[in-house]
Amino acid sequence: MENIIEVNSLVKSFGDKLALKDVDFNVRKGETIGFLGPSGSGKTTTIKILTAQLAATAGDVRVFGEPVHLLKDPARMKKIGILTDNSGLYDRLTVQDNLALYADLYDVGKERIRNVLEMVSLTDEERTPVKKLSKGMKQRVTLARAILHKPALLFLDEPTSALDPTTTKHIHEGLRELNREGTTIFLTTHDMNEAEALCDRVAFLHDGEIKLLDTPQNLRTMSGSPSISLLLKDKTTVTVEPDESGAAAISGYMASGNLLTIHSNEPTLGDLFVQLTGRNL
Ligand SMILES: Nc1ncnc2c1ncn2[C@@H]1O[C@H](COP(=O)(O)OP(=O)(O)OP(=O)(O)O)[C@@H](O)[C@H]1O
Repeated sequence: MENIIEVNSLVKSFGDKLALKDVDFNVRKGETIGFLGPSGSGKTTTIKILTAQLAATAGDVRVFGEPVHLLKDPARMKKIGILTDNSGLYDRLTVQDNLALYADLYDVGKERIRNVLEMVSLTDEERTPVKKLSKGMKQRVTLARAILHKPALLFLDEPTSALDPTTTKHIHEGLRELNREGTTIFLTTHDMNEAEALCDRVAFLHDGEIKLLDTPQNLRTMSGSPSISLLLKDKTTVTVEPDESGAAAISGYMASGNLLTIHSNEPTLGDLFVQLTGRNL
């Protein structure tokens, strides 16, 4: 399958600080890939290099099959969308006018503005100046701007970090839809639930290195079989292993009418991250 992003032996240093150490990965067309890592692991640095906002210290980075620095060309820039913290919104203009400017720039019909505002749940704020919006609302305007032109490739740096769970869920649905329509998505997050909800593959980034890169399902099974918790009628909890001894215990509690609930303790991506790196997300 065609690779949209190809990264080989990528190194980035800031003075004597090594932010990325020999990073390799590819992103296939149509994929949603997530970089999951704690603060300082190198997520933003990766996105900035992939979008030609920062130059690599060493290594080969290709986007759409071409060296990444060519993305500075406006015609190529139109194929990508970027959400990072440096929003570049016009504070005194309304939400609608901010997006109208970009619609002109990208040759997009104004009717699309309504669609993206619905996706980010901001239709009520259409006529509000950006300076009157909360941090989370501004983040959503920036997201709306990034997807206005249905880019072939979308970069999202912590897209829902300032948002409440309901808005986050709604935005996740919108991003999945955009992906179904053909947009390849590269996102960073420190939220394992977000990585699971959106990503076909997830990279664990720690101290500037990719520790693992696989599907969320494969990653979860790497941390071993889930144990099983039984809640008994006397409100005590018993944990058993998913093997013959566990089956015998469960059957015993059931036969005696003592069992209230059975709960499988699936390992989370966060558990595996801690196992691998000794650090919480
Ligand atoms: N302009 C810079 N100058 C010096 N060091 C930098 C610069 N930008 C990033 N770093 C360092 O590089 C490392 C990776 O930073 P980066 O911002 O990529 O991490 P991150 O995973 O995005 O963190 P966060 O989740 O807090 O945004 C950190 O140690 C950071 O201090």
